[in-house]
Amino acid sequence: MWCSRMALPRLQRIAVAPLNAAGGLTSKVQREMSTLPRVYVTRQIPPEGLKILKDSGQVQFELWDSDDPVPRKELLQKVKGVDGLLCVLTEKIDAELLDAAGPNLKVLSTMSVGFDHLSLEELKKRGIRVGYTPDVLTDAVAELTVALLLTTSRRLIEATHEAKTGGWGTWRTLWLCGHELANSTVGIFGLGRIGVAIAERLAPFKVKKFIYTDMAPRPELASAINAEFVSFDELAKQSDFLAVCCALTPETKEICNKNLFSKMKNTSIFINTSRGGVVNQEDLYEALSTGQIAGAGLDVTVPEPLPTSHPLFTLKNCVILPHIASASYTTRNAMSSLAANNLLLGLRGQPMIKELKL
Ligand SMILES: O=C(O)C(=O)CO
Repeated sequence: MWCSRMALPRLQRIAVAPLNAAGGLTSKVQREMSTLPRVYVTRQIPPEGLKILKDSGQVQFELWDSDDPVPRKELLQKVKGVDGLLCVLTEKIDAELLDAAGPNLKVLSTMSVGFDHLSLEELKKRGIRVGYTPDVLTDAVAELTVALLLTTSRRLIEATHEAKTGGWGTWRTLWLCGHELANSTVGIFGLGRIGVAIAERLAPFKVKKFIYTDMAPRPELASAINAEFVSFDELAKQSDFLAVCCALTPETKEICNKNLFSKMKNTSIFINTSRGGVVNQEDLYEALSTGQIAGAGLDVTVPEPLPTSHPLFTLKNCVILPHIASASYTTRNAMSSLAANNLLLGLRGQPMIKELKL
């Protein structure tokens, strides 16, 4: 599907049904189909989820058949009168969109674990049920977080650049030295499934101690990785590596700011694979450029994409990825399947596999 970005978006209306002799739908089937719930899918989703929707015979759906987001104006038109909506994290689901959709909309299914793009208050007010896709992406996100942490702490991007561009003169005693995980303290900000999965993967690197902070201690999760609950300040002070794994909420917005960075060691590495909005990027730039902290690895930024002219891109000690933490074929297909199943279950009035409590 390499050409999908080039192709003009096509709208698909898909339903599986018997055909008449002329290859068209029989009028009985047409009548039956027109009574099926109407669903709008805001993006090309990976094939496994699409197949579930097609094979269900339970919905008639239109798809924004593109790898790029549906323009807002188009989206506002397309959602009119739908019963269900399957979206991805680039769609802002707010009062304007819900008003445009109207009272038929009963179920929203987002192909994401994060839900900061959804106005939960507006959804709740309208009695719209919401499905999301936790768990299925935990392994992929944890894996990528470890990769980003090592890439940042061992300066791999700088190193390959030097090797390719003639900077590799000879073996030097302190050239391209970084910081190692062995005997380190790893701090996790926001301990959930992903934080635990990251710690499990880091433990074999001989990490000395795991610490975490959250709204409250989470002993069941923490015991799996032998992590100690500490205050936010202690997390900043003690962590050699600090991984942000919290959701973006009004409480966590820009919580990683100069207050945090100023308490961190100047040998510490900051990693964020949650949401860019939890970081004050000006403060992060300041901390990195003045040597307040040693490095940062970011899979998420504000905005996304981060403009190539952004000052953070000028820093050697900042590694920036284009929001790829869950980007494995297996995981994206699992997210797509879960989102499709959540939608269908919700439309049948049954409990979803993963439903947000509003
Ligand atoms: O599912 C999410 O919330 C993501 O950020 C995708 O990686």
